[in-house]
Amino acid sequence: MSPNETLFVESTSRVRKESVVSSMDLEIWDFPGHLDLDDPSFDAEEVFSGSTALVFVIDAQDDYLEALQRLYTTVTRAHKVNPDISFEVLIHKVDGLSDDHKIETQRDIHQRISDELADAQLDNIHLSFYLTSIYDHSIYEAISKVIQKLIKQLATFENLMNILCSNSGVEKAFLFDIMSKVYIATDSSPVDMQSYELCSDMIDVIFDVSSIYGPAQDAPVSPVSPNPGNGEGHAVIKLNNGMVLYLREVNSYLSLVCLLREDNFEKQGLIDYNFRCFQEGILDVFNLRKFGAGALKDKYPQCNGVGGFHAS
Ligand SMILES: Nc1nc2c(ncn2[C@@H]2O[C@H](COP(=O)(O)OP(=O)(O)OP(=O)(O)O)[C@@H](O)[C@H]2O)c(=O)[nH]1
Repeated sequence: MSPNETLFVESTSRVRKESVVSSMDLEIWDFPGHLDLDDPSFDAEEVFSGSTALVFVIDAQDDYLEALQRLYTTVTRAHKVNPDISFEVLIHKVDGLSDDHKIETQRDIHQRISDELADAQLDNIHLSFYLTSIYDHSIYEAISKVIQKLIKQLATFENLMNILCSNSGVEKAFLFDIMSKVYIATDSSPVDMQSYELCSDMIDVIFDVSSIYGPAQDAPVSPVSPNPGNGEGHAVIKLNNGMVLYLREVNSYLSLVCLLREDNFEKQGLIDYNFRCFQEGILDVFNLRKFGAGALKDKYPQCNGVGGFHAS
């Protein structure tokens, strides 16, 4: 959805549950802003006990004192029911604020909510804060980080990506869930916003070109291959600064997007070979997650199912 289209999204009047078709099994519950947690019809046990993350959105262009009160009530209620839930606070619509004002707003919100929690001796509750806007990539970046916290195998993915990058001359790589443009993993070098935006924009370019000129598809699947899901789809964009963007389909939902120097891309055969090893490792981890350790016992007799699997 483009930012302009959000103008026509209807206001949330009741709790809406949506299952997300993607590489992960996600169910998102959207709550109306005016929801009264003290209403007897609100079943906190049902809502919070099975949840893994609570995302609270604060409108940074509005007076946020009332929102902070709601945040406090929501967080304390949820924590009481489910102490394992992670709390993610999006300080949203920051495009209307200057850089200094953004930092000041985040500091102020952080300080006020931390003080309230400390007064109630609940300073063991940890909240993460993100400055977001739909007018740049910050919203995707924030949601990516929220999703990554839910992935138990994140360290394995990161490890596989580090091995791929260091053996293929890749500067930065992101494993994207293509439909949502959320990246579920990256290598451990720091994420700079510019590389992330380039890689993320590549998904849009390929998606747009493919949806206009590619074969007709009725299901939401990978746009980069005529046989989506067979892991063969790829695309290359050479940039005018001597860098190359290389996209490879991992499966129907996931694609790897790499940023590397043009000189290093001369060894494309090596990169493709390394990519296939990487792809196999990633798919093995997904199978392990879905079908348990038994799914890999034949292939990797040393696999013990709980972190004992080394895909490299
Ligand atoms: N400037 C700016 N506007 C945004 C952003 N995100 C959403 N909007 C606009 O905000 C409007 C809807 O916002 P809100 O009324 O705050 O939405 P909400 O509070 O989630 O609405 P409910 O569904 O009623 O809870 C739409 O017109 C969007 O275009 C953003 O990052 N920046």
